[in-house]
Amino acid sequence: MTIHVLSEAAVAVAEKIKSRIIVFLETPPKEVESALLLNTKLTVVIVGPVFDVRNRRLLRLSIPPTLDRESVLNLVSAFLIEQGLIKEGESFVYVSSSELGIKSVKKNLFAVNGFFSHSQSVVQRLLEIAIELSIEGREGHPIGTLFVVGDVKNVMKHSHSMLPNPFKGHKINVLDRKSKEIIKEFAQLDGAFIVSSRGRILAAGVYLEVDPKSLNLRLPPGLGSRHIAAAGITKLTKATAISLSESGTIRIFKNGMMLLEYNPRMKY
Ligand SMILES: Nc1ncnc2c1ncn2[C@@H]1O[C@H](COP(=O)(O)OP(=O)(O)OP(=O)(O)O)[C@@H](O)[C@H]1O
Repeated sequence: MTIHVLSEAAVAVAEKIKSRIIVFLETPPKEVESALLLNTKLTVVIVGPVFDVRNRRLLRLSIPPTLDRESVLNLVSAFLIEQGLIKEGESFVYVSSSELGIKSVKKNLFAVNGFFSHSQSVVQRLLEIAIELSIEGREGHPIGTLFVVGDVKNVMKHSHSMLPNPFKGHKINVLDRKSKEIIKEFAQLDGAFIVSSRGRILAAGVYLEVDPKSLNLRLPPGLGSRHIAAAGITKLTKATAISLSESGTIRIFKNGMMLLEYNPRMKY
């Protein structure tokens, strides 16, 4: 029942702050959705398991559900900017079953056009783990790591193991919530995780053989060898790479380009 009351209040708040956008942080009951859509001035965004932006008045966005509230709202902001629904400095109203709030949009993370529609569940899951690792670190220390997802055969051709593979013979999948602690533990190793497109971790402690000179990568200045390897492997293969820098910044690369840059440790 609360969500009914809160969504009615959300309309009043949206009018007051001259916003057209109401974001549900969880899927509302159908009747709440329909009632809001009767108001033709509003655009409704639902954060849930599905991605669908064909209906421009009711957009569905899938982002990792267990992220902290700040990160969810930052990713929603990036999505609204990417969709051309909101500009920096404007605000939207958000509702969950227990709260109602206003988020003013700052350009606090970088996402290229199409990022949200293309990031499938394995990449999303690793983004979620990277965000947790960025915020929590490991045993009190910040850590960096690198995940390479998909096109495993080709990725292997451009890499070698730096240590005996701890995942050999184990069926550990990143989509399985129980795997998170294991991933976090092995994230402390040097090198990259190799993950299949279905989410199975095939190896950790892998060195990527990438020669940046021959690849003509266009990257922001100042990135070190982990990030050059991440971008480079995605240019050499069809893989996606998710890097976490010791500074806490998460980056996602595909086709040698950076698709997303976000530091959940920074308060904007
Ligand atoms: N080619 C590579 N393949 C796999 N892992 C790599 C590669 N190059 C670097 N790394 C990993 O990245 C770690 C950090 O390296 P470096 O400091 O040069 O990178 P960086 O991009 O500046 O990362 P950070 O921002 O976290 O410092 C290394 O200790 C190693 O574990």
